[in-house]
Amino acid sequence: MSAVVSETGRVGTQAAVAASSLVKVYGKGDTAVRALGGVSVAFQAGKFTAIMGPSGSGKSTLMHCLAGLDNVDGGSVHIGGTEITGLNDKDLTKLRRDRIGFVFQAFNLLPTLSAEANILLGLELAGRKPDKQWFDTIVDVLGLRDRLKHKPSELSGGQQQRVACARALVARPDVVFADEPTGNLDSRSGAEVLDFLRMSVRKLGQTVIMVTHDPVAASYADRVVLLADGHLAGEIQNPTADSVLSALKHLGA
Ligand SMILES: Nc1ncnc2c1ncn2[C@@H]1O[C@H](COP(=O)(O)OP(=O)(O)OP(=O)(O)O)[C@@H](O)[C@H]1O
Repeated sequence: MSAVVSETGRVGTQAAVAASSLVKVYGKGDTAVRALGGVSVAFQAGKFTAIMGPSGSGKSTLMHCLAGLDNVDGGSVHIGGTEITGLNDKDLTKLRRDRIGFVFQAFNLLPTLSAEANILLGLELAGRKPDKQWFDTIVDVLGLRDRLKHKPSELSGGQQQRVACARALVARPDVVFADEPTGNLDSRSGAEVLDFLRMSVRKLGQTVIMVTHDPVAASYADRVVLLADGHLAGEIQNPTADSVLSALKHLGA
């Protein structure tokens, strides 16, 4: 694999995350649901990819399997060159902590901690020291400098999600998984978060994979991967809200 060097000099193999023939089945016997029916897909380092598809098409399942949050029933997942399928719980927890950032729809911040403590908690639990310059970069880019001492309840939804973005990026993960990151935000706050995710890719060399229902949110990505019925159903490079909408209509979403 050839190396990709970002503007910040971050070097990675081309596929930050790759799934091969991924199968996930929920339940057993007559009630079994084949949520992923053999999905092979690679996510290039230094790119922003959106996963889209009709309700029930397997988006969340794919993200959970890619991030090692759920076991798979067949196939494999590699993150940054490490096969995560087959790792024991301890190694998987460590890999998630060290190499993956998460942004969830519901922010998931600890209410008793300040914004700064929330951002740094993961590193602290891992016994790692923050890189001060990197911390300052993301705090300033996210416009959180004057909010660092505030508790989540003292922040707007958009500010809370920006704290969650900073928390996801502070350890410079191999990949950030964002699950409907704008689902609880008004359109202006959502646009700010999406702008930041895109900027973290373009300027800071990060890799972001986002599940979304929203064609406008998907249009911030470099590429959209489409799922239908647990299978890959196509992809769109340099998507626009219109091209995504028409692809989804084609899939019957
Ligand atoms: N824990 C579970 N137990 C049983 N079936 C499940 C479970 N989680 C998901 N499924 C089923 O697997 C299929 C894929 O679900 P998944 O949540 O991945 O789809 P999705 O594309 O993310 O849907 P949505 O857009 O509605 O969030 C669906 O048929 C769903 O009902």
